[in-house]
Amino acid sequence: MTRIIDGKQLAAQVVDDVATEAKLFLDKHGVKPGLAVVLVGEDPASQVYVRNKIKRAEESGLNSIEHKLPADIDQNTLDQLIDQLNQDPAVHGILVQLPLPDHLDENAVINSILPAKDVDGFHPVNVGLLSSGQDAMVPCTPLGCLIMLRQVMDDLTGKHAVVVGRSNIVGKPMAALLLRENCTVTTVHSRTQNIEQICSEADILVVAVGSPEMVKADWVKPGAVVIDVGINSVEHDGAYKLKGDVDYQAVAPVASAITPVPGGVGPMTIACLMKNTLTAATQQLS
Ligand SMILES: Nc1nc(=O)c2c([nH]1)NC[C@@H]1CN(c3ccc(C(=O)N[C@@H](CCC(=O)O)C(=O)O)cc3)C=[N+]21
Repeated sequence: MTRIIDGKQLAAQVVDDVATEAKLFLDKHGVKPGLAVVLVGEDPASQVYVRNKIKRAEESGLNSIEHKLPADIDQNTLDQLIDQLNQDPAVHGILVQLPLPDHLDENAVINSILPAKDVDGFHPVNVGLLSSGQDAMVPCTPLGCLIMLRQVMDDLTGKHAVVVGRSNIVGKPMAALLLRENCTVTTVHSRTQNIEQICSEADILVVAVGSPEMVKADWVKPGAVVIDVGINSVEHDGAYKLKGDVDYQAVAPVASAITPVPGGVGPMTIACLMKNTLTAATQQLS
């Protein structure tokens, strides 16, 4: 029987654990771990995500501080806000919701966040620490994927992990994290030749490309563990449904374990943001 890895339930457990720790943190330091969420513009999807993050932060016993900025804000003003958050002792984690409007320099913003407060794990210092196998702030989505893998696998050592996608926010850090777990890691992407064949050799298949139902049953080795990072809104008969990057119906019977969409990686991403904020706060006050 295929195991369905329930991201919603697992995320609730992570949030619960964070809440317990956050309570201890509050007793010890007299402040809650603080998360600043910066949202530029009014993209409806981003607004939904940010609302969910704020809600989850409250459940986690964190203090969340939302900063909503108009879409036409200039780089200087945004830089000044980041500076102010960097210096604010009540703020332990800073998340700038991406993507930013085109006129803003995303890399400049990421680079200006103090690495210690970079709960997304996107700052080059954290990227470098993770790549060199050191303690780092690990990006929320890959961290969530790893926790899900650990639910169904005792030891990842020596497993062949294939990561589909090479984005800076998922594919690359996922590969670095799996390498740190002693997997044999292959990254494939849109220019890869024989992508299906390489995927079909994976013990662990992590897919993060943003292409609805791209991975079919014959891409998957029987018994593989499949983690679907894709969240694609697809229209069907006038209604929108969320679809992953994996053809779930076809692939699930082949896999030994699989994550659903929705209710898989998404909720874990948010839960890991809470976990990273607690970690950041603990490291800053010890
Ligand atoms: N700096 C930054 N960090 C991020 O982590 C970040 C970001 N920017 N920009 C946008 C993406 C997207 N993202 C999601 C998180 C959770 C769900 C999630 O929980 N989805 C639900 C479904 C929600 C629905 O119904 O739409 C699920 O998969 O079950 C989705 C998407 C984080 N992102």
